[in-house]
Formats: sequence, C-alpha cells, structure tokens
Amino acid sequence: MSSLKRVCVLGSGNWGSTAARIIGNNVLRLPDFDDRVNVWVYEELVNGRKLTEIINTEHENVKYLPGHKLPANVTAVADAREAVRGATHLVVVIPHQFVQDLLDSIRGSVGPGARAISLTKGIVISTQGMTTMTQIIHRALGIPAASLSGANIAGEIAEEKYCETTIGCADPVEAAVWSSLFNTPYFQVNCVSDVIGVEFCGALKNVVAVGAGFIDGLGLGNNTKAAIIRIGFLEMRRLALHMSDAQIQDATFMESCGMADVITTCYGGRNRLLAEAFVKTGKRMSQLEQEMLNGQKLQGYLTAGEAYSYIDSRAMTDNYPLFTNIYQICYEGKHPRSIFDGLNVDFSRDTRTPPPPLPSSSA
Ligand SMILES: NC(=O)c1ccc[n+]([C@@H]2O[C@H](COP(=O)([O-])OP(=O)(O)OC[C@H]3O[C@@H](n4cnc5c(N)ncnc54)[C@H](O)[C@@H]3O)[C@@H](O)[C@H]2O)c1
Ligand SMILES: O=P(O)(O)OC[C@H](O)CO
Repeated sequence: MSSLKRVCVLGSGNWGSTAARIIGNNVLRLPDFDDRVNVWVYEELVNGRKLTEIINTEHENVKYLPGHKLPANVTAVADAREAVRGATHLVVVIPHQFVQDLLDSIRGSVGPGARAISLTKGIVISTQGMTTMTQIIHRALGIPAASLSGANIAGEIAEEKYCETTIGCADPVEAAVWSSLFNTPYFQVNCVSDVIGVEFCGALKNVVAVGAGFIDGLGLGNNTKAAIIRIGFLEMRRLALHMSDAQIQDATFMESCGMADVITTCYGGRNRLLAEAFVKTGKRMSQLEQEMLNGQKLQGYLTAGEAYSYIDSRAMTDNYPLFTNIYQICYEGKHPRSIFDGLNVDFSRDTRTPPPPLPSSSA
C-alpha cells in the first residue's frame, strides 16, 4: 500500500473545479502526495452525457467551469465513497445546504488519519445553535478540519488573476501542508489559527452581498453601496463575535477572508448579481437561481434566513438592522428601499482592544 498522501476534492461546481485545478497542478510538485486527485461529482447529464465522463475524457468541467482545462491527473468520480477511499486530505467544497448529506454518505469510508479543509461558505442553524462547516465535518467524520476562505471569485482565479486567500488551521504543521496544496504565484495563501473566524467571515459576507445587490437594483450609487458595505461588515463582525462567544480573533476580519471578501463579493459575486435582479424583476431568489445560474447555487439568501432566525430567537434585531432588513426584503415582501430603516447603530463598543493612549502634546 502506498505511503503517499492523497487528496480528494468533494465538489465540482465553479469553485470546486477551480480548486481541483489548482490542487491537481500543485500535487505534481509535492513529493509526499500521490499525483492522482479524485473529484467527487454530483452526477448529472450534460447534453445527454454524464458529467463525469465528459470531465474524464475532455478534462474540462464544461458545465461549471467552461473554458478551463483540468490537469489530466484529476479524475471525476460519481460515487462519493469510492472517491474518498484512500484519501488523506479531503477538500469539502459544495454548497452548504448539501454538506451534511454528503458527509453522512461517506461516514465509515474515510480513514482515521485523514483530515479535511472546508472551502464552503455557509453556516447551519440547528436546535443546538449555529454550526460551522468544520464543526459539522468533525462531528460527522471524527477528523480535524481546517477552513479556507477569501476574496475569491472562482472565474477570476481560473484565469490566474492574482489574489489572496486565508487558511484557518489550528496546527501550524498541518497549515503548512494545506498551504502547499493551494498556494500558487497567483493564489497567495496566508494562514491564521482562527478556523471558525475564517468560516464565519466567508458565510456572513454573503448576506452583505445581497444587500449590495439591492442597492444596485435600486440604481443607487457608490456612496450608498459603500455605506451598506461598511455597516454590513460591522454587523457580520458583531454577529460572528456573538455566535462564537468572542472566540474569534479580531485580526481575522482584516485578512482576505474578511474585509477583502466583503468588497469583492459586493462588486463581482453571484449573490450580488441575483439580488440586483430580485429588485428589478420582483422574482423570488430561488426562481432567479434556477433561471440565471445554470445549476450554480446561491448561499446568501439562505444564510440571511439562518442568521435572522438566530438573531430573532435571541431578540437581537435592534442590534442587526441591516441583516434584519435584508431578511425581511428577501422573505417578507418588504420593499428594498426599507434596507435603510434603523441603520444608525453604534458599533463602537464592539472594539475589544482599547486604543493606545494619545501622545502627550508636549512630546
Ligand atoms: N464560485 C465561487 O466563486 C466561489 C468562491 C469561493 C467560495 N465559494 C463557495 O464554495 C461552495 C461551492 O460553490 P461552487 O461555486 O463550487 O458551486 P456552484 O454553485 O458553482 O455549483 C453547485 C454545485 O452543487 C452541486 N449540487 C447540486 N445539487 C446537489 C446536491 N443535492 N448534493 C450535492 N451537490 C449538489 C452541483 O452539481 C454543483 O457542483 C459554496 O459554499 C460557495 O459559496 C464559491
Ligand atoms: O459568487 P458568490 O456571491 O457566491 O461569491 C463568490 C465568492 O465567495 C467571492 O469570494
């Protein structure tokens, strides 16, 4: 039996395929890793052919990442249990609403020494409260899980345009291994120890993106969008600190997964695009998703619902007026112009580090 480590990518959407492309190229340079990278594909027919068959013969995910070849050492596998067999490093990158079912399907097939990293941007609310993807992975499979999130629009990365990303991993040795799998000259990884901070940023920025799309749909300008980005960033930071019982490090919000992702998502993301269409057409988000995304999935309106149920169940809506307004616009028929209602919230007490004393005037 080979002692080489092996990667399995669980997911083959727009970002999953881009990640597989990066990892597939990187493992060829890493002596500890097997060249073969399995990618689990949620099987479907594309023009009458199985997507796995297309990927394995044409080396291209023609549906989710058209125009970008995958390395030949990347193999599409439709059976998730078969895909993960022998894998030491699992990369979880499917929309968050499908993660639990997928993990349930591979339970028992993953070796005890395996580890995972979540590229999924979403959180789940249950009767126990809020759960991140790495927590779900750890509970389902009993293996350690890191997180990766950043200002990362997949199409731009597939075109090899320079960007940054953040890996959250508590163990520095493991962090270095994950970094070696993802880092490229055009995809610059920075590692932090704050696993769930990276995840909360990735999930909650999608709600801000919906708000930014509403502003675009209303035809308002850059100043207005900047205001929504600023307030949205502060609400997501406040909510993440609250949900994590202040375990998250403030510095994480300044990484690519924080401030930078809020910016890119509010200008170039799918959540923004469909929120703009929501205002212009009056159609529901789920309908627009079906009509406009060709099988790709939105996370933002779902996370807006999940975040709101957490906020509302704890009677905290006054502290989160923007997130509350975005939820009510998405789900309760409120007019998009109501996004501005009650936005004059004081965030000054959220700063946990006291500012340094001012220099004395005589110095
Ligand atoms: N696309 C991006 O630019 C980008 C960048 C960073 C992070 N992300 C995050 O990565 C995650 C995955 O997004 P993506 O862009 O790779 O996917 P996607 O939205 O492009 O595609 C949806 C994927 O879900 C699969 N799918 C559909 N029904 C399914 C089911 N019942 N069970 C399992 N899978 C099913 C489809 O086959 C497809 O692979 C999301 O959380 C997203 O927020 C996306
Ligand atoms: O296209 P979106 O809105 O799912 O966002 C994509 C990425 O998360 C941006 O970093």
